[in-house]
Amino acid sequence: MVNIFDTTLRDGEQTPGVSLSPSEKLELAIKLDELGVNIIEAGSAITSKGEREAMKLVTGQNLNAEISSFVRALPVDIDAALSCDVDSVHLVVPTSDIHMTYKLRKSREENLKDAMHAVEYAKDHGLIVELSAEDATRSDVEFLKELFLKGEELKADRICVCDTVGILTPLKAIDLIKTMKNTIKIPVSIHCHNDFGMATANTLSAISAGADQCHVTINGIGERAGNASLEEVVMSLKSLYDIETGIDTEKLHKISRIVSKYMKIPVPANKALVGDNAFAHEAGIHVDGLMKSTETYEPIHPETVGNRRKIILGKHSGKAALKYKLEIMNIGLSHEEFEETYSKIKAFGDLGKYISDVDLKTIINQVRGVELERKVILDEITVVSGNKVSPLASINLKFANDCNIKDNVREAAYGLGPVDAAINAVKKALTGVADIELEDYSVRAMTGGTDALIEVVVHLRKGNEVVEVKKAHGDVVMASVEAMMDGINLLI
Ligand SMILES: CC(=O)SCCNC(=O)CCNC(=O)[C@H](O)C(C)(C)COP(=O)(O)OP(=O)(O)OC[C@H]1O[C@@H](n2cnc3c(N)ncnc32)[C@H](O)[C@@H]1OP(=O)(O)O
Ligand SMILES: CC(=O)C(=O)O
Repeated sequence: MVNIFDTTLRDGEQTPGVSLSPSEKLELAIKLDELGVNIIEAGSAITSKGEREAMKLVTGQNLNAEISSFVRALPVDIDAALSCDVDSVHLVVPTSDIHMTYKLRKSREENLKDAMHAVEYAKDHGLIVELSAEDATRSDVEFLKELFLKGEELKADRICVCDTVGILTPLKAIDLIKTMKNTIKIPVSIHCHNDFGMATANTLSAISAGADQCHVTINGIGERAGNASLEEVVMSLKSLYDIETGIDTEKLHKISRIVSKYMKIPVPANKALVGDNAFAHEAGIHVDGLMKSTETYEPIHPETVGNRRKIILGKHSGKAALKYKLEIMNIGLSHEEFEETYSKIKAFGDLGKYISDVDLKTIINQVRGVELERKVILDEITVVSGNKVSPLASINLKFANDCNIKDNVREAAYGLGPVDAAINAVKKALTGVADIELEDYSVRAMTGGTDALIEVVVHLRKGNEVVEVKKAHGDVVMASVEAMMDGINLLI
């Protein structure tokens, strides 16, 4: 068993330009607790009034996880942490000559003395102390040992080796952790940064060498290139090392998206385990293999991390992929229709396009020579936005006669912005008509400039059925509403 020390709310929030409101911090702390992390580093209490307000909200929740504050080796920082009622302090002492000479402007002796004073002060005030060596991986190992041994004598509860600028390698991590494990008896933690893309590998090596705990963040966010990612470390431990962490892995995808939303940091499509492409397949040979057994091209089931498998049609698709798509969309084609649809997919693919579910339906209708049947039609939409009005959208939807629903629905809704208002109006108009949920929404400018072509991609769900639709338009509101309408027409 390895302990998970989550620092999304401290090192993660140190991502340049990121700042959480107290209520956002509280919500994320609750989600991290539900995920099953052992320790939540909720922030650095000394930072600001808002930070202390947020940390007090978190400690007031009586979560299962230990709540910690980052502190420098300074009584004023420890007092700030105490004022937030935290359980523990992550007491950080710079140990490299670079940091001591240039940043602290202290000798080793002075630094050691101040560090021990801080450990004593925190212990005297009833705190759990994790004594951390900042820039440990560029520090003199003998000095590190001296700091940790002295901390252990003063009843520090854990120590942490920080690879502050991410220069560790997996083999060096093993050496360093073994040395620390042979030196001290209290639990050893590892804190890795991703400057060379090795934070996860170094964390795993440290654990294989005996580290009892690791510092991680959701989506690997954090200073500069970030920290070791929680989902990568936890799933590698579970699947590749057979080591448990107590994390409820099925919640990983959801929390990844919540953190991304609150921190305003998009999750790259190719992000391991939780990225949109982590279980997406286009290449024909892969999809054929997957249809025969998912083990062929997936190391784990996507559901294990709350993600889902996606089969994408495009230039690299084979016929097995098309058959699969037709099956789940419940569409039967004659041999000739199938062959023509397949060659059109290849032709679209050669133009650099991927084929969404709506595109596939359009291609099939072309092949069959029929018009796309639309049961719900956007008759009218008006959106108002400005500096003195709350964004408001009014919408009129018309329903086809054979729908057995209504002829016409008129609704209005507010939103955070014009797109949000328009989508809220669509959702409101559909209430009681169809149980369709907007699962995912993303937008990107396809060209530059203020008149850029905007592409919106939505994932809509009705029960177990999920469709993906993309729509390009010069107007972001229209791209969003038309994507919604196309998806609704596929599902209704
Ligand atoms: C590797 C890491 O992630 S370290 C964590 C980084 N986190 C943060 O910086 C949290 C947010 N920080 C802040 O809000 C502010 O920097 C504060 C409130 C902590 C301090 O603000 P200021 O008092 O204005 O100091 P400033 O930020 O300019 O400089 C940092 C000071 O802390 C000292 N310091 C840095 N680390 C430590 C440490 N671990 N122990 C003791 N002192 C330290 C520096 O030497 C410097 O002291 P000096 O002003 O006497 O030269
Ligand atoms: C403590 C910390 O965040 C670091 O050394 O990177």
